[in-house]
This record gives sequence, C-alpha cells and structure tokens, in this order.
Amino acid sequence: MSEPLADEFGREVTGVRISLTDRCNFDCIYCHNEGLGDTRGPMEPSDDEITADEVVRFLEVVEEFGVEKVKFTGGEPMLRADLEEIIRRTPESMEVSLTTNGTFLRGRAEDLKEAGLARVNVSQDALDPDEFAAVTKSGAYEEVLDGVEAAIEAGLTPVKLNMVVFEHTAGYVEGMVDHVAENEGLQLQLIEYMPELTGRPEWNIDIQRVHDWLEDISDRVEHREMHDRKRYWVSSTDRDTATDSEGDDSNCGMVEIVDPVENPTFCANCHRVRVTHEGYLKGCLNRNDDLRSMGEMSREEIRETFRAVVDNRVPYYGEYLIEGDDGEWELNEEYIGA
Ligand SMILES: Nc1nc2c(ncn2[C@@H]2O[C@H](COP(=O)(O)OP(=O)(O)OP(=O)(O)O)[C@@H](O)[C@H]2O)c(=O)[nH]1
Ligand SMILES: C[S@@+](CC[C@H](N)C(=O)[O-])C[C@H]1O[C@@H](n2cnc3c(N)ncnc32)[C@H](O)[C@@H]1O
Ligand code: SF4
Ligand code: SF4
Repeated sequence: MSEPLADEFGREVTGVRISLTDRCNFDCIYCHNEGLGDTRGPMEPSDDEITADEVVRFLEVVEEFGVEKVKFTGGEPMLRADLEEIIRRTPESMEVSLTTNGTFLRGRAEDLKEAGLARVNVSQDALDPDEFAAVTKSGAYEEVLDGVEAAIEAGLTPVKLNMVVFEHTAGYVEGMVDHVAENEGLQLQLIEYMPELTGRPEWNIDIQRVHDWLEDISDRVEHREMHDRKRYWVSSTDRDTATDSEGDDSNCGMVEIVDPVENPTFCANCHRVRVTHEGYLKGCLNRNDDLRSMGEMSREEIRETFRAVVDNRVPYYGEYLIEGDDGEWELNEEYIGA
C-alpha cells in the first residue's frame, strides 16, 4: 500500500464517497442529491447504475493508494438490495459508513453490521411527524425513528442524525440538540443548507448564529481534522452542568456543524473523492465539470483515472470559486473544465 495521493494544495485523499443510486423513496425539498440534482423519477434501477463488481474493483484499487474510509450514500443507498454484498466485499482495511434516510434499517441493520458496516448517519430533520412530512414529502416518520433504534441495537454507533438547517427547520435545532444530549448512542450533525443546485437561496439561514448559540451552551469545543469542523459537547438535562475536570462526556451529546458554504477553511481540509451512481469519479460535491467515467475500465485504467481526478482537485471555495473585488464569489476561469 502506498502513501495517500495528494493534490496540488497538499490535500491527501484518504476517503471516498460512493453514491450507489440516484433513486429515492423520499422527495426532500432541499435535496442536492450529492451535487447531481433531482432524485425524483422511476424507482427501478437504470442500466447505468454502478454495479457491485464495479464498486468493489474501484475500492480494491484505491486501497492501494492508502484510502482508508468509504462512505456509501445516494439517493437512498438502502434501495440497493446488494448493499450488504457490497459491504461484505469491501476491503477489510477500510472503515465503512452509510448515510441513509433510515426507512429500511429495521430488518437490515444487523445484517449490515455483520457484513462489516461500522456506523450509520440517518437523516432526521424533525421530531414531529407533520414537520417531517413537510420537509421530506414522506409519511415514514415512525419507520425512521424505528430505524434509528434498530441501528443502535445493532451497534452501528454512534448513530449520527443529520439535520439540514434552513428556514423550515431552524426552529427545531434546539429540540434536536436536547434529543441527542438525552440519548446515548446518538450524535447530531447540523448541516448548513447548500443552496447551490436547489435553486432556493431564500431558504438560507446564517449558520454562524447556530455556532454562537452552541458556543454559549456547550461544555467543550473540539475541531475535527476533516474540514476543520467544530464539535460541541452539550450536557444533557441541565445545561449548566459542565463536564467534570477529567473530561467525562458520559452525560454529553456531541453536535457537529457541517458548514461548507463560502468556507475556504472547510475546503482546504477536504480529503475525499466522490463516485457518482453511474460510476463517474469527481473531486468535489459542488462540481460536475471534472467528471471522469471509470465504466468498463481495467484496474490500471482506474488507477490512472483516480490519479487524474486527484491531480485536478481544487478547494471549491478558495480556488475554484474565488472572492471577487466586490466581495461576491465568482468562477476562477483557470479551473473550468479541468
Ligand atoms: N460541500 C460539501 N458538503 C459536505 C461534505 N461532506 C459532507 N457534506 C454535507 O454533509 C452531508 C452529510 O454528510 P454525511 O455523509 O452524512 O456525513 P459525513 O460528512 O461523511 O460525516 P461523517 O459520517 O462524520 O464522516 C452531505 O450530504 C453534504 O450535504 C463535503 O466535503 N463538501
Ligand atoms: C443526498 S442524501 C443521501 C443519503 C440519504 N438519502 C439521506 O438522506 O441521508 C445525503 C445527505 O445530504 C444532505 N443534503 C441534501 N441536500 C442538501 C442541501 N441542499 N444542503 C445541505 N445538505 C443536504 C441530506 O440531509 C443528507 O443528510
Ligand atoms: S432522503 Fe436523501 S436522497 Fe432522498 S430526497 Fe431526502 S436527502 Fe435526498
Ligand atoms: S472542495 Fe469544498 S465544496 Fe468541494 S467537496 Fe470538498 S469541502 Fe465540499
């Protein structure tokens, strides 16, 4: 195994995110579908969907380049009946995680664990069935709660709840923070709403307000290496009770903020290459001008393609999107069509 490949900005690629499908049983009003737009459409797999063999071959190749983590996502990755098979065939050296809407976890969580899944992130934007339905256009609230419980029971922990913070959910952040602080096995990721690709910039809220509030109520703040994300540790029941001097977190919930938008520091610490549901490699969630197909490729061709994608990676905010003289973000022509 060689050292991880690094791009010209010194960002080593140590992880990959693979979208296993663009199909979904939900229709979340905010969905970016990993940068590719709509998830609405037929629920049957198309002929172009990446196969289990292609996923496994890619993972075996990038393992040689020191990639140590894989995240499976979508669309809804649990619509893939062969998800357990894919995880079982993933190289043992890799930490495998999954991001799902949680609907199908009950009944499969144990098999996923047994196949080698380490942990799971479940999207849950509300603690109320009506609000949940308004955002996801789905009535599967109870299934999702049950799925989270099934994941905890199966030991797919910590289970991270993903909540997109935007106009429709901002009022529920405090309730969700309480919820994870009171439930062992749960953590919370508050995801800044990304207006790119959804066409609704007016739903944006200022994520700094959430940082400021968490700063006030938390016992402790950490920086995660990945994206330099901030993690706040918040006490349960009585928020005035600070962590004890030994740093015992047993009564604390962890809340992480994922805030990529217009954040060059976030992009400067980005270590992942992505694979689309049709088997294209891409260096950045927000870019689709650097797509490279690995279709029917041989292992050597995949190696070359992976090297090329890494070589062409640029921090989206900071190099690809640069701040103009007027303070607005504009495209850096140097990187278009790279
Ligand atoms: N722009 C951008 N958004 C990201 C990135 N990583 C995560 N996000 C956003 O956060 C969402 C949730 O990500 P997840 O896949 O659940 O979690 P994760 O970021 O991989 O975090 P871990 O599971 O803790 O490693 C993604 O779908 C994106 O909306 C990134 O590198 N760039
Ligand atoms: C595209 S979904 C795919 C996996 C799975 N279907 C799910 O919902 O967890 C992955 C994550 O992207 C987040 N997401 C989708 N659109 C977003 C947007 N416009 N801004 C920020 N996060 C978004 C979702 O909340 C979810 O946690
Ligand atoms: S469940 Fe995930 S993929 Fe499906 S619409 Fe919602 S965010 Fe998008
Ligand atoms: S470069 Fe920035 S926007 Fe692109 S995937 Fe990495 S963190 Fe996200």
